[in-house]
Amino acid sequence: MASRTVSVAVTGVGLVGSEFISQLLSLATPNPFRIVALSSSKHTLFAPDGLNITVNSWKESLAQSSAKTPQDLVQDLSKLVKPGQDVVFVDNTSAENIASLYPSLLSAGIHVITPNKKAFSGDLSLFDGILSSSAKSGAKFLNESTVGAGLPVISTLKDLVATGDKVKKIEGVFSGTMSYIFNNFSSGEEGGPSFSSVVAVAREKGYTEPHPADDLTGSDVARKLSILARFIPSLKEKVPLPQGYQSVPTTSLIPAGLASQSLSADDFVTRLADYDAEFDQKRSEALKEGSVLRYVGVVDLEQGIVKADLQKYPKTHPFATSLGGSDNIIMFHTERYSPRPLIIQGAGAGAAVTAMGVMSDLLKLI
Ligand SMILES: NC(=O)C1=CN([C@@H]2O[C@H](COP(=O)(O)OP(=O)(O)OC[C@H]3O[C@@H](n4cnc5c(N)ncnc54)[C@H](OP(=O)(O)O)[C@@H]3O)[C@@H](O)[C@H]2O)C=CC1
Ligand SMILES: N[C@@H](CC=O)C(=O)O
Ligand code: NA
Repeated sequence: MASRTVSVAVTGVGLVGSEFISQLLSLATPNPFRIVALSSSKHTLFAPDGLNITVNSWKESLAQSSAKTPQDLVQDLSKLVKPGQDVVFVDNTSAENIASLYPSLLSAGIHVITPNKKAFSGDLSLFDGILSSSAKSGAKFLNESTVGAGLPVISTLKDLVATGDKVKKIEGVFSGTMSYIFNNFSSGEEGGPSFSSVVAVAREKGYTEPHPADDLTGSDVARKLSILARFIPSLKEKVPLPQGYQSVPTTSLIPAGLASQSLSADDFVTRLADYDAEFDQKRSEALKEGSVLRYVGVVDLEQGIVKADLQKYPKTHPFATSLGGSDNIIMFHTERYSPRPLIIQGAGAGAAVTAMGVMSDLLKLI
């Protein structure tokens, strides 16, 4: 594909989307990509021969543009697919309605790259639709940033499976938000910041989902576990996940008093402060046992278990001693990597590292 034209359409220009556009426009020249479309939920810029934008000008240009439905955009992009001309749709939203377009995009020969977990962790029929339309048209989908942000988690798993290794268990800390929260809230020392204050900082740092409740319910971790599970072919017989993340037993951290309320993200974080004492108590109980709290996930093929849970770990455990910031740690126990697992660790959330994962997927296409 080296001498081909690669047209890129970017949908979703929030934290990750904006950073992705900056990284794309800052590639060394000659830049192999041209951006043909940019869209938010209200505005769309489209130019089949490439948009005339810079890192400093695209926001204003987009704000002045009119709306286009995602379906119309798919039609416009389909017309650009020709021999020697690749088209890539980059979904930087967390929207279900955009995720549901992937089968039509792939059927039209448009590659899909995304950090959006929705299509890969929901109903199995959408995931199967993605696999079959990609197989039929030859268009690729890449979703490295859906697990561990830019960390090479999906690519490592695919390599293990493709080379014939047998995955026995994957376990670790899969949420940058939960990692940040508990690294700071439950550090193993007496006292410490309030739970609601560390949640607020995780949100300010861009680690949370657009609504932080999606992190605190554990759904974000459950989604990542179902994504990993779906890339292990032998798991389907062991642990069927027909509804994806909703089939994963998951411990929610949302206080009972807030669970039934549908609050805006701002109100949710404000109201969380009413429940700080409940979290203080959990922290003290762990500390009395010489432990810290960590939110972990596991896909265990031998035991047939997939679950996301808040657990206590001794202060000497690697989950207590080696994690900082938004670090994820993912341990692959396999036939080859045994008894010591293959371990991947590093920042697992934030715009820069997530956009890097999306960008590296794009570079893999060429
Ligand atoms: N932040 C992180 O650390 C990580 C994020 N991710 C994933 O990356 C994705 C983006 O996250 P993030 O950038 O933090 O979220 P943001 O909320 O900052 O950005 C999402 C953007 O999507 C836009 N959007 C929503 N619905 C639509 C739609 N139907 N059509 C077009 N645009 C739409 C929203 O803008 P508007 O409504 O104004 O149009 C918003 O700007 C999510 O799927 C998230 O799970 C993955 C790994 C790590
Ligand atoms: N909200 C998520 C973002 C990355 O997937 C997290 O905290 O891990
Ligand atoms: Na990743």
